[in-house]
Amino acid sequence: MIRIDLRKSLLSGHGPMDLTIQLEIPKGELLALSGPSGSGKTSLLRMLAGLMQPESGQILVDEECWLDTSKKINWPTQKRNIGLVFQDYALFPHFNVRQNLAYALERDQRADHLQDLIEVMELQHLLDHKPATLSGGQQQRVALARALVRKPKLLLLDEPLSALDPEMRHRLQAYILRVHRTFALTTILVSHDQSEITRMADRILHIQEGHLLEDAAGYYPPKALSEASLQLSGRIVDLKKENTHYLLRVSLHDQLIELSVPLRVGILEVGQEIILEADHWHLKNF
Ligand SMILES: Nc1ncnc2c1ncn2[C@@H]1O[C@H](COP(=O)(O)OP(=O)(O)OP(=O)(O)O)[C@@H](O)[C@H]1O
Repeated sequence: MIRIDLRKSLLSGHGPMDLTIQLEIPKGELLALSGPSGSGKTSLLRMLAGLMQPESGQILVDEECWLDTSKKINWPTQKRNIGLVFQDYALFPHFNVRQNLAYALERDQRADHLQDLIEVMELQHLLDHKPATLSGGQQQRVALARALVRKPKLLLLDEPLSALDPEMRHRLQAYILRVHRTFALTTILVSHDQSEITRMADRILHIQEGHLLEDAAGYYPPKALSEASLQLSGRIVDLKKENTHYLLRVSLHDQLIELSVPLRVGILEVGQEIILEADHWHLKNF
């Protein structure tokens, strides 16, 4: 369990803003944070990473106390054991993929976990490539793998997919879910894409002007959607055809959801059972 209680005065374009966050994250959860630009999402991640100092607060991670301002405890970033991935890939340009990954190994760390990561992230054929020769999605896969080399207690993802086109985004979502589950990570994902976070997150929290909107419990997306993260199957109960896409109402397990699906998936009819891949549907009205 991760327990967070942080206060920080920020300076926004509209004047001072107090960031006040109290939050508990169970081990193994994928928590998504959403909220308008400037609401404090990145600042929260930076404080968790030890890259920004709060005025007061506590960060407890299992039995470890990373921060307690009342006791003057403040672990430096290197000691906190976090994995960080931002929008820009931040790989070393002169190192190839293998060297970028190996650089993250701790001095006495065995390389077998690295090998597992290479397999799970399907990087075998890219190991000798330099970052400049890789696509954005491939670079971000390497950045994600590198963030996981030291088996982090907390994986922080700050809009990691926002520079990628929709198809690459969907593929990377699948990789993130795969490593999150395979390595039983505790992950915080900041994203502006509502269908992305609904599809990926176990729990969603909204931040506005430095505060969590809900009491720290948050919102749990329909379980069926998280499980259907890569493939969705259900029965069409209502259908409207627009210029470029269908608006569908689909019964999925025991819930009704609304989706937008491009016309290119083929002819759809009410009553039909459908199976859709992740890059063929978007949630509506969320
Ligand atoms: N070190 C700092 N000291 C004071 N204020 C800061 C500091 N860093 C950022 N801020 C301000 O805090 C506010 C919140 O910024 P933050 O980057 O956390 O928002 P965000 O929700 O991540 O936004 P976005 O979605 O655009 O990335 C902004 O108005 C920013 O100018």
